[in-house]
Amino acid sequence: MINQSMIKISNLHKRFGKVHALRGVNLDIGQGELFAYLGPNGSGKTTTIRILTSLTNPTEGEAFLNGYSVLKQRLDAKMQCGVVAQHINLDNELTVEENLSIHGMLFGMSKKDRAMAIDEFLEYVDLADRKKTLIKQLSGGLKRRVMIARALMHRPKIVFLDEPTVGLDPSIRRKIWSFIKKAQNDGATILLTTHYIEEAEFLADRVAFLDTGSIITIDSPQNLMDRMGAWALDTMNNGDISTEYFKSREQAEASAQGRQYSGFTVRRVNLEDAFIALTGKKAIGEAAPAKSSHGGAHSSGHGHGGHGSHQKGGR
Ligand SMILES: Nc1ncnc2c1ncn2[C@@H]1O[C@H](COP(=O)(O)OP(=O)(O)OP(=O)(O)O)[C@@H](O)[C@H]1O
Repeated sequence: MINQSMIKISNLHKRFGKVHALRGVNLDIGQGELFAYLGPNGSGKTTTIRILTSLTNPTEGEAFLNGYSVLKQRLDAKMQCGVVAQHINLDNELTVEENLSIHGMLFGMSKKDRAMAIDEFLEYVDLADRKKTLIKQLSGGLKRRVMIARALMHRPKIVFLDEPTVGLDPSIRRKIWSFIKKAQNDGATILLTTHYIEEAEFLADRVAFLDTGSIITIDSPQNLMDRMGAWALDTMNNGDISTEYFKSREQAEASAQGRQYSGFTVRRVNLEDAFIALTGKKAIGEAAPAKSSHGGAHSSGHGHGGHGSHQKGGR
């Protein structure tokens, strides 16, 4: 049951010539939710965000932000949100403070409010000491943190994060996850697109799996993983990895016995397993069809570093 609807999308279609990028997307995201929009390259994640932030029009359908139509009440809709775009879009020749100040002006903040918000949000992203630094002197990870401060400083009700950690190393990525969680705890409704599936598993209350412009399923990460079974057995043979799913670790280990393979891993099921089972593709990188393997509850051919308890063996 959704509480107050903050992002509502009805029957959204987008065509770019012959490319039907969005094929009737419907979504309803409630106040305070952290919602992850997952899909392989080209599945339509950025196009959805661009429509929601009035950067492009849908071919068909409607969307509302906190009740404001993104087509008919553009300015009101825009004022509800903060956006961290996929590509770094700061002004390189200006300082951190100047970039944030211009943004505050666009959102009608007074000089005093801007100054206070800049200090508060630079503190928030651990960049208080970089206020006077030129953007061009910052690393990619620090630029992302400036973009997060900028997206939040006018205290938007809705925050769009389009692959906010793309290309960042794992320790910086985790830091950004903590900023995202904090924004949610402070009351924001967040739509996050990512193809780092563990990011969605860690952060999201609910996720939508998107494939070639259509939503395949929407559920909590835990429910999606529970559909698979609790444990996975990856077996390796001639460089191919096949995965089977089981209710218990004992069942997975028993299945590994007495079979021919070059190695195996027993691990906890993760969200990527559910994604691959539903789409036949990996969420990151090139879309690849699933391979079948023998036995087990479900199976698909893929390899990834799962998490949880691992047991390796071989013969
Ligand atoms: N301006 C455009 N002109 C033509 N085709 C476009 C345009 N923008 C997006 N597309 C196409 O629409 C489809 C969806 O693209 P989109 O960028 O929304 O996917 P995505 O899920 O965000 O991908 P990625 O994970 O690679 O960022 C793709 O086939 C893409 O090539």
